[in-house]
Amino acid sequence: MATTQPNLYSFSSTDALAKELRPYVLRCQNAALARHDTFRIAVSGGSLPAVLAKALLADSNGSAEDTPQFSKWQIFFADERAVPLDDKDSNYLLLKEELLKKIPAELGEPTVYPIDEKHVHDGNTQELADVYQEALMRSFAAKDSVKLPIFDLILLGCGPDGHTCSLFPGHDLLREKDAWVAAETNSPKPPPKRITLTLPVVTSASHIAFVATGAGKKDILKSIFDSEEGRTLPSSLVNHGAGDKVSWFTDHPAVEGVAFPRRGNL
Ligand SMILES: O=C1O[C@H](COP(=O)(O)O)[C@@H](O)[C@H](O)[C@H]1O
Repeated sequence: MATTQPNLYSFSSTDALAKELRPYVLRCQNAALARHDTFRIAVSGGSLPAVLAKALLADSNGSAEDTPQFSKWQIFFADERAVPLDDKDSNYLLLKEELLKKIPAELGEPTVYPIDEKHVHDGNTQELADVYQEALMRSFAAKDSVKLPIFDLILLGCGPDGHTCSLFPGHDLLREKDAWVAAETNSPKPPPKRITLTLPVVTSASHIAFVATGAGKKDILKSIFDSEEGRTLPSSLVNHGAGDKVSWFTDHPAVEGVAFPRRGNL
């Protein structure tokens, strides 16, 4: 359990949010490149890819610090639906349409780690999760030599029920301590079969950012930040496990009525 608090930022619009998300992500990139010459990031689906694209595809101010070095990015998925990669429900397809295919050639091409479709077709979601975990192990070192992979940055969404990744409220998966990637076969939100990073992997990341916008999120954000009952929600567990490594990028409608103190500056 972390002893520090998450950072809650709120902006007047999605455009204003994206403007601040960009230097945040690029600071994470630059620190990671200085540490190990690669930037390992996990991204979510839902509303996140569009905001991320708005942030990263904006014009650079020309400095090295403000330039995405995509050829050094390794992009994993915080969660993925067990569907083919060209299915409308695929988080990979969403990221591709919103961001990947719009990256100008001069910024380089990231290495992207989609799920192995073979195990979508054979319906074996556990195998799908295991194979994805092996891909993580190849990048971060074998599971028996490091306890947990440490992503440089994990970008998350928060559903109106407080779920994040494909970790849903009250589910046994929230207690997973060992696996890096787990299978969800009965998701309350369609599609039912998914894979997800586990909570220990999420909270071990160097930086974790949630993006949550719109009035549809205000009740759950109030619960997460202001109420005792909200403490067991998956998104709250990330806050409590990772403390000030967590930054929430919200817009004003999403935090209307939330008492938890906002931070003015990043
Ligand atoms: O099903 C999912 O939902 C969450 C939240 O989505 P949002 O549209 O409310 O931002 C998302 O983070 C996750 O990746 C996705 O699979």
